[in-house]
Amino acid sequence: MENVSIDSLILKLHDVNAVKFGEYKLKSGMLTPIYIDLRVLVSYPALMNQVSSLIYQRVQEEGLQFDSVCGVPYTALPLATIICSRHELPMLIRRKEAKDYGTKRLVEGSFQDGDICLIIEDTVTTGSSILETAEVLNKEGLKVTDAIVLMDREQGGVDMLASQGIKLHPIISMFKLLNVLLAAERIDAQTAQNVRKFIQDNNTFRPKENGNMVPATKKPCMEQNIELSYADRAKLPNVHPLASKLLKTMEEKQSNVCVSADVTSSEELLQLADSLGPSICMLKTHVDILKDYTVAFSQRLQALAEKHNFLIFEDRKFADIGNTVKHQYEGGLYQISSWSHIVNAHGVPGPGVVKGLSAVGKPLGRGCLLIAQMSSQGSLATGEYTKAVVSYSNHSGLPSDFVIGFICGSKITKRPEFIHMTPGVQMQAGGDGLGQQYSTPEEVLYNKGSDVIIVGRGILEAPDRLKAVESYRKSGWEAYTKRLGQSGQ
Ligand SMILES: O=c1ccn([C@@H]2O[C@H](COP(=O)(O)O)[C@@H](O)[C@H]2O)c(=O)[nH]1
Repeated sequence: MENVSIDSLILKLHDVNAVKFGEYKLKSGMLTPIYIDLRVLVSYPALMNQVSSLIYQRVQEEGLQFDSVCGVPYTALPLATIICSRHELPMLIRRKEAKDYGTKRLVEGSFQDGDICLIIEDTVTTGSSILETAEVLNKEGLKVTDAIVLMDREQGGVDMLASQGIKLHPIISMFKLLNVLLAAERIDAQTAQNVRKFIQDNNTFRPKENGNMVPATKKPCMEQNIELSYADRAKLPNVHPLASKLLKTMEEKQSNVCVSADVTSSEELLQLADSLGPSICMLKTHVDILKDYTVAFSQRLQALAEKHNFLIFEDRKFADIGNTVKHQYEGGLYQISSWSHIVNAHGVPGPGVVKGLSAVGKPLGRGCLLIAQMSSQGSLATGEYTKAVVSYSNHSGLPSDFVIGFICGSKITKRPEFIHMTPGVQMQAGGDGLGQQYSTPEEVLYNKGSDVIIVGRGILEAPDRLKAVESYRKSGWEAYTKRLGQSGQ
């Protein structure tokens, strides 16, 4: 099987005019500034083979179990055929119309009642074509649990299908495609920005309370979302188990406070963890400012996290190439991956930093927050940079891999599976004279739509730390419930 990189495939797709910029009409009637036309693939056999290889590679990576494969007619049909023929997998063909003679079957091929069928699709916008195919297969007694798509336009298809019990595994996301074309100077920054804005403003899926889907009307992205409670978000099908645990904890403890335990002695940190533990959902460390770190300290901290039900977040801000961050995360003096549930990373090195960390953290069930914005004055993490960092989070197309959310000043993605965490929080807005800028819990959680407030000196420098953490907990919870109330939940 040839080794194909996603970046080179994107450039090849652009070469053969499978990616077009201009004004085009989608199946739904919506006008779009970008059109993905993978029907042309049939004229490029080498490309067909490469796409098929990538799809099969993804099937293997995900360890998908199925009895047969069905390509959504018509563009994905030849792709499914190549994959099934190469790997000797049983294939099914879904007819668009039943014949009016012979067997009149809508699904051709041999199968048993209850067999699992994997769907293959070329491009997804709303997910409706995959759903139609799944419904036909279901009527024939087949089950559909997973679908693989080459190109996800990131307009709600993943969420819509998840709401119907189908996990979609995209290979290329729209934001990834734009980044690659921009980096290769195939498109200019303005075109990329126009398309990003279109995609963000035109999400086609909004979950209803009863789980049915409703088409989203064209509204600014913050307005498009129905606000889900932490508890509801914890139950979403694609949510990372660690994000789910955090959301549940937040709901149970009625706390969206992460205390930033920026102290230099292990004993003081452990004492903080024990006393503030009942009021917080998470405790953030900077392990490298401790003057007396020992393995025993990390074990005692883990025990306190268990006792008081909070997560540990080591604010290490990894920012090197994938191979180096792997070592930094796993080894060295601190062996961070062994005790910290969550770490964070800058996007500066590119998506390799996530890949490197994930190689260590994913098997351990750990999670990562990407630093998309910073609270400090003059931060360069803004605009296009922030968007690029967000796009690293669904590198694999799904939010459930390893990245569980972002360090940011406000809600920067519509996906409710992601957690937005904001540092630079105090009861009074202002600054610290060294560039730190503070916003209030109300501003961050209610106006800016973030999920977790990270509070350091607002608690640590208070005369009574316990009283202070409780007042942050109460005002944070009030701001969150006010936000929920506004959205009609
Ligand atoms: O953008 C960022 C990212 C991280 N931090 C960290 O959060 C705490 C904030 O402490 P305060 O005492 O509440 O200012 C600190 O550990 C920073 O390293 C941040 O402030 N801004």
